[in-house]
Amino acid sequence: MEGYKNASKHIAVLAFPFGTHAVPLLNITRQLSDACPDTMFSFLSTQQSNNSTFSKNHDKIKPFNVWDGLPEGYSFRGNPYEPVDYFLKAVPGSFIKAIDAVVSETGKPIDCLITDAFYAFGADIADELNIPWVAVWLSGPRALFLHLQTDVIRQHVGINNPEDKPLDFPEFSGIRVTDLPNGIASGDIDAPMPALLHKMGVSLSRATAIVANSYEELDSTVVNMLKLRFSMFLNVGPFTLVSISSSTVDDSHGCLDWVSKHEAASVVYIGFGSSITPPPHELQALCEALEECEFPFLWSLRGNPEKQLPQGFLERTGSKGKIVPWAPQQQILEHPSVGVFVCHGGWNSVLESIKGNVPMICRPFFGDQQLNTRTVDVVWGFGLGLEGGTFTKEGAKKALKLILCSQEGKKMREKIRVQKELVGKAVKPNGSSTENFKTLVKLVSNTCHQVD
Ligand SMILES: O=c1ccn([C@@H]2O[C@H](COP(=O)(O)OP(=O)(O)O[C@H]3O[C@H](CO)[C@@H](O)[C@H](O)[C@H]3O)[C@@H](O)[C@H]2O)c(=O)[nH]1
Repeated sequence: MEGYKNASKHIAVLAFPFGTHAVPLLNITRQLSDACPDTMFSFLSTQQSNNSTFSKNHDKIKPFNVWDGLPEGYSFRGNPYEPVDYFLKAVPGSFIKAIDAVVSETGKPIDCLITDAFYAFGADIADELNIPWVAVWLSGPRALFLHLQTDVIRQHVGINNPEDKPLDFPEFSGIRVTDLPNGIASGDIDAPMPALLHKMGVSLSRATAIVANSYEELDSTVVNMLKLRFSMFLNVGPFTLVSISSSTVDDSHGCLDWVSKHEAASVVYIGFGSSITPPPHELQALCEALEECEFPFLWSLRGNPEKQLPQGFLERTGSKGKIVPWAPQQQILEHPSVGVFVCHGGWNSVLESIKGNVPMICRPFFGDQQLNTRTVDVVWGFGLGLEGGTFTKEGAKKALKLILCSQEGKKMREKIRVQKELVGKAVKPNGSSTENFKTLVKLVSNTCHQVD
């Protein structure tokens, strides 16, 4: 790590260690590291997150572990929110302590703070250190805008109001109150995660810059509204597009070979992100739909498929389907044989679908997923939500056939192809994401004071 030790500027990056947050944040950090000579990056996340995120060493980026907040002897009891709540109880103290440790180990003060945008406390830490704060938003611009409007929305629609209606923002035509990310106007708004997001909405205007994992052309009206609210709002994404090279693809289960054996736009790819498995009755419904439709399918499914899927399903569909615990999703979606992506509407999945030119069927679970699903369906028109919002055999069959076999499906493919071209342009030299990235590099380079 000679590059790390010898650099004169020092940037601390604070990651949110759950869901798919640390990976794209590390991707943008790598890009910055490549573009900023003489700068070292200390990447702070939990040990578990760092272990899974840092697959290879980077000369100028060093991982540091921050306390996960778990009580001694804690064992996971099946509630996925529990570790998040413990972690959030420990911040910002855990991060402040870790930053102090990094500074004393390296002997170099921090020149600039980059954090997941979730961390409103980044503003206070940066003020205290008298350095700039760059907040990185890892979902779509719409979700960010709505979090900024939380208080206004609560005043207009109340909290946990059972009446559903269209949102009161003209730019959000087609989006209903029920599509709002959880915690804005529904659920336990005082729970740690909604409270964190509320604080974020209030504090983000203190950031020197907001950096987003999207591209300007995808949702330009909303992007323009965000530009008016912040002194610097930079779409520099998709982060994953720019930094993953084919040499880093892990295809130990032979997914790409398998996909290659099928006709163009014929394969159903199924994957629900980094942490979700649909409930058993929905898995059953999806399996029945796959069996009856007989489309070839590739499924990234965590856990033991024998235990989770209906009896005999694996044997009966062995010639048609392949089930793996992890798949190189980005590369699969870019394969011409893939015709539809059955997913949960996670933001990275939306971006990867666009890049791959593959229409989506979304079954959202939490956070921004319902908003993304509705936007993909009724605003952008290159995917579908399910009838009733969950998997039923008939609903899944209808959606699969519509996308793979109908004119309407062809139109969706055409709409997503337009976006694929736009995102391709955005990351080319002189493209919007590239130009915004240059602005970010300038900001980071100029604001870091030289340490002799
Ligand atoms: O077998 C697999 C499964 C997943 N992935 C990757 O994992 C990521 C999944 O990301 P995303 O689609 O965003 O889903 P989550 O992991 O669920 O992401 C969390 O973080 C996102 C960004 O804030 C939010 O949009 C989601 O709602 C939230 O659940 C993608 O890059 C996939 O390519 C693989 O490569 N192989």
